[in-house]
Amino acid sequence: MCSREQFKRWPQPLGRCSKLKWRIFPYKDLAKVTNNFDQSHCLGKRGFTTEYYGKFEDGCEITVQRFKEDKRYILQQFINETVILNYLPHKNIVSIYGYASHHEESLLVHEYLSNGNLAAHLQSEIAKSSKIPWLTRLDIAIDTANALDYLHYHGIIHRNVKSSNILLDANFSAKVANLHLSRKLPDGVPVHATHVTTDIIGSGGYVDPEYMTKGWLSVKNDVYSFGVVLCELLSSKLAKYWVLNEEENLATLLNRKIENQALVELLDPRLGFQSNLKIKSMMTATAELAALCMQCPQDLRPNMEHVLEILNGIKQGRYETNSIKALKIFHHAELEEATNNFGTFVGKGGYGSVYYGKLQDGREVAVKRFHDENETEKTINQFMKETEILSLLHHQNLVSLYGRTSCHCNKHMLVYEYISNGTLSKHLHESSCGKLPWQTRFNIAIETAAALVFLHDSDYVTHVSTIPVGTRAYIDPDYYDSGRVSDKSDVYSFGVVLFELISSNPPRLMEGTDYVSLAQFAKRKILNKELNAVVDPSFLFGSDKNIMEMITAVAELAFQCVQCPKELRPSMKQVLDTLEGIRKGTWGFNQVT
Ligand SMILES: Nc1ncnc2c1ncn2[C@@H]1O[C@H](COP(=O)(O)OP(=O)(O)OP(=O)(O)O)[C@@H](O)[C@H]1O
Repeated sequence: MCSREQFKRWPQPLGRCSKLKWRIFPYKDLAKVTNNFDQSHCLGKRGFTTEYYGKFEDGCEITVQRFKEDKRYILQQFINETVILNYLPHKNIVSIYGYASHHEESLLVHEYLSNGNLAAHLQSEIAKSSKIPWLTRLDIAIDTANALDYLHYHGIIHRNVKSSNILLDANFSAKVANLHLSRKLPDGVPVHATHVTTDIIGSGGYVDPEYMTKGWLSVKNDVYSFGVVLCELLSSKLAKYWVLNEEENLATLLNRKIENQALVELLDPRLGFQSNLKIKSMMTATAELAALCMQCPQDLRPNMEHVLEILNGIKQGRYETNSIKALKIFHHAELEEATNNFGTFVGKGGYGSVYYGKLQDGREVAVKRFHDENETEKTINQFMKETEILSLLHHQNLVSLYGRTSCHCNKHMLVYEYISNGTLSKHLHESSCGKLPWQTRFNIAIETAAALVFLHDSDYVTHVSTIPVGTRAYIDPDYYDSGRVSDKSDVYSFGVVLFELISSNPPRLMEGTDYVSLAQFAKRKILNKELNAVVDPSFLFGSDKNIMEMITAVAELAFQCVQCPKELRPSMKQVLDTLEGIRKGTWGFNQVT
């Protein structure tokens, strides 16, 4: 289970009554504030409870839920299992103040929210013309996802997520209500595990088909129901009013509409998507997310932390759910299992250690575990930002990021595609590896340049950094001195790699009794017209004229890449074009610009 430290990450309790602690209320007090549970205080009947409004003399408003006599065991179970929530309040979960017992009757007392429940708003919209605008709906979805993520983190499955259990305060902030049907997973049981149960609870139209038919209880049941709520927010139509033919459910209908490019038929036209492209993109991405949430089998669904991340991305204008969905949030236990308890060490970098692993679906992965000293708030925020960016970037020459661990977990890890042949550095500089032929080296140069051009063309890559990061011998001196990073800093580092490919020397080497950087060494030699001192001797003696011409042209290009000031360097696009030209033989030594 989680530590006290981790709780700090969650929002603090809000609301005027939050000072009230979970307690047993005298029945007579509740009778008094609800005017003896009279009709004028009745908020409504639902399932096996009736709700009443009450107001204490100090102005604190409450809702009292009276349970039918034969259902009081449900409340008792809830109190026993979930009472811990009282000590961990959340701004998007209706606060529970306490309960009362009177003869055979049981009552639950909780926070009152003046704007009622989401279902009532959506339903009344059909009759009236009032509507909740799209952006408010998106915020309601975010608030709800936030609450469910919190519950799941604490091992609690809500089991009855639906729009009538989402309450709205005066500002239309949403709070999840009616947790009395929730189930707390036993301590020590991983939150991502699935259990088989015969105790099926939920509301028609919202229940996960796998829970309903196979009894598979897991946090993914709530994810399914949340997908249904998203459909309701998009369409202003409650689940029970969707017209479905026999073999169809909401998920298949939604997928069919997305595939046939007929999604607009499901969207509420009053939300303004026809005249506002931004709203249309947001609603389309939200519909795609709803479809993801309702996938079967359960494993295919994102977890709530991931859903929340996607929704925040949609709100910020990043609509690419297709690429975001590729990023998975792994549980620590899952990675422990995949890496055989971090048993196969692959290598160590500046930020963490890398371990080999194999996921359940057979994919081989490299799991990078951050060093403890890097686990500061700032690096974690940076980590979150970078994973968001990386998840959007896909290129055949970029190592794919498959996912990361939850940000609630106190060990931060990144899960990458495993590259079986290790690093270029190993092949160039370790004696155990055979010598890489020139043509292979040249192809590696072109593929690396292609990846960098792709990165530099991407809008997601930012150029703000105060502390130079990287390995000293590869770092652009301009960047090192000024702290201002630019595309040209990568061009410099790439130039160093080109010199490594030509010379087989490491980025820092001994010259006499001193260490010098390969870039400085090679630049000096080329200026002195001693190119041969930079080229691997085996290429000098064993290569034909064509290869020597190529190597000479690449050396000239590398020279330009490591020039200072940075304005003298070519862009990565020019570097790639030049390399392509060298490959085709259309670039001679003098033609490199
Ligand atoms: N996706 C991967 N597949 C296979 N091996 C990998 C993978 N990623 C990293 N490694 C191995 O793990 C080592 C450490 O990698 P890591 O990315 O942490 O650091 P680095 O790239 O060496 O340095 P830095 O921290 O400066 O980026 C690498 O040198 C490499 O041998």
